[in-house]
Amino acid sequence: MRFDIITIFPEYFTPLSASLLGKAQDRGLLSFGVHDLREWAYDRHRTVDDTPYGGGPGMVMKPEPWGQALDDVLTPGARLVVPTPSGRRFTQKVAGELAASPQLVFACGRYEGIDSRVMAHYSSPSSGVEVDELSIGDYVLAGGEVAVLVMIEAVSRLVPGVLGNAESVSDDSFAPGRMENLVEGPVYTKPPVWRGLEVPQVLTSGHHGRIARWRRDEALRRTAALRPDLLARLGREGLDKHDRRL
Ligand SMILES: COc1cccc(Cn2ccc3ccc(-c4cc(N)[nH]n4)cc32)c1
Repeated sequence: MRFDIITIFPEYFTPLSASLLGKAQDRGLLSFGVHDLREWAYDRHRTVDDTPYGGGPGMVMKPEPWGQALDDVLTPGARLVVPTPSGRRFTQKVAGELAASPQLVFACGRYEGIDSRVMAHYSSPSSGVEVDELSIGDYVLAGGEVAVLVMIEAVSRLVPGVLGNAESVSDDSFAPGRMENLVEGPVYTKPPVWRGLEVPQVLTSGHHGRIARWRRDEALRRTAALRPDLLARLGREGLDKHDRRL
């Protein structure tokens, strides 16, 4: 899977060569291209912003550099992802959708955003590109770079082979299946007693059925306490007879 990022702060993406993303690159599972938008700003000062039509505070990113850059970077069938506070919510489901794309191109805006004609141009059916304006949460960042790092990490781990055998997306919170829409339950490792605190005995019983039941109970309890909105989404059909006893 190919990720291309266009930004005026390419240094934000140095972390992509670290950890699991770096290893996945070495194994040819992922490839990244980080591009400085100013390479496509041809005036002497490499200008990428200007004052907003209609007045108002701040600056808006000019369409010309974006058009030149995206024309060079986008390939047929790519998805253009534009982080914005007002976008569709980025969720695990959306991450799964994006993971199916051969190329994701991320447009990192700054200032008050990118001239809206850029998204309109590439949204037209003749562009051959799908445009997603996405928000990672109801708070306002200073630009798209941090949101892109979040999305790249969430999408990359869904690409087959990126996670080692020791990790699995199937047990994720929000992963499709029985634990979908439940938050993670508690996790434990050695030592068996730490500062007087013991590991729940069921986890060392070797009884896999009881362990699975205990884990679901704990996930349900934590979801009810921390994310009751998710429990409502689960609905009665998502709860079995035992669950309703809780
Ligand atoms: C566009 O409207 C804006 C209004 C006020 C400030 C800004 C700042 N800004 C610029 C580019 C940009 C890209 C993404 C985000 C963003 C995404 C999420 N989830 N929060 N914030 C914020 C961005 C933009």
